[in-house]
Amino acid sequence: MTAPLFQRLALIGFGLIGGSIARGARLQGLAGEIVATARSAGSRARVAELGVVDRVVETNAEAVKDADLVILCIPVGACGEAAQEIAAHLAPGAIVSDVGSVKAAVVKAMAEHLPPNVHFVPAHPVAGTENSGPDSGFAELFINRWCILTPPEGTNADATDKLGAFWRGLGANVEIMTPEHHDKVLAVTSHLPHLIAYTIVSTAQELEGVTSSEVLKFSAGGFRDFTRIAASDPTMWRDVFLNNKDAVLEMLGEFQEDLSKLTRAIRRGDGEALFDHFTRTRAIRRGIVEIGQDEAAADFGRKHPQLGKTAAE
Ligand SMILES: NC(=O)C1=CN([C@@H]2O[C@H](COP(=O)(O)OP(=O)(O)OC[C@H]3O[C@@H](n4cnc5c(N)ncnc54)[C@H](O)[C@@H]3O)[C@@H](O)[C@H]2O)C=CC1
Ligand SMILES: O=C(O)C(=O)Cc1ccc(O)cc1
Repeated sequence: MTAPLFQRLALIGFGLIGGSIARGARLQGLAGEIVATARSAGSRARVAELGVVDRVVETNAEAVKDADLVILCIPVGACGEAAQEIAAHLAPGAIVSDVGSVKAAVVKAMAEHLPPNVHFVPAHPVAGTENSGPDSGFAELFINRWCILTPPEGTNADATDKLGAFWRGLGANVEIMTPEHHDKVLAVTSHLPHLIAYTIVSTAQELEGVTSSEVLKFSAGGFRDFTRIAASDPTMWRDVFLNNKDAVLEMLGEFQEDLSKLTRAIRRGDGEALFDHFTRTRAIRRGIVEIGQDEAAADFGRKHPQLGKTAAE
């Protein structure tokens, strides 16, 4: 058996992402010991009951003691304060990371508290569901998904490589970019779509003359998908929009312009404009599916049969 990448992994926060990391890391033997903490006594009791970590402790400070990898798995708005809490208790040489959906603001909020003798390598696994809490995680979540690392300038390359190896061990493909670029890309590929889902579901709910039971009863595929996304955790998404304000507002501006063009085409009965637009978007979708991940997922499945199902199935 090969030695685990890390001797002690500390997870601060144990919801969908923390719980999925714990389950995947345990299955793949990526850490000698996994220590977890959660804010409420109820959550900690549940984490202990689940039996997917070695120890559950009460405080963030206790969790990071002697850990060589610390991952904050909490809402982005809470990361600065958590970094402040753990700073004095981190082991020299430890890698400190997070999983936040926004990077620039989180990197800034955490970096100002972390001591110079640790390696700060921020990360964002671009994989998730609308569910949250200790029971929602699963070991296969990251298989064949991207994990974006955004190391600040001057970060130790070995630390970045080692965290990359950890995420690859969980099944992810790893890419490196600046926090600012990350926030721009994710604003259009993830944050804006969530905002649209949150909007359209409440628009449908508040319609006069259409009952909510009719909306549910006649939900065709598109609307059902929106309701899934709009069921995502309110705290998490409040923090995303508060912390990626500029990039989201920029993308929202672009989106509103495009929406105005389609609105005009509908009002004028301009079928050609609508047809052209839909033809272009269909090609984009087909491109995404083609680049798709079936081959890599199958490859991962061959390498890690114990993880069972692959993302492509
Ligand atoms: N849910 C998703 O699909 C994805 C989420 N993320 C990021 O992962 C992070 C965690 O999200 P989830 O695991 O989905 O959330 P979750 O709601 O399932 O779990 C959050 C955990 O953080 C704790 N927590 C909440 N507020 C806190 C605070 N103020 N201080 C300390 N702990 C606090 C909760 O008790 C819980 O243990 C977020 O930063 C989110 O942006 C990243 C990729 C996907
Ligand atoms: O559930 C879905 O479809 C998601 O989009 C999950 C998700 C949410 C937030 C992220 O930062 C990354 C992935």
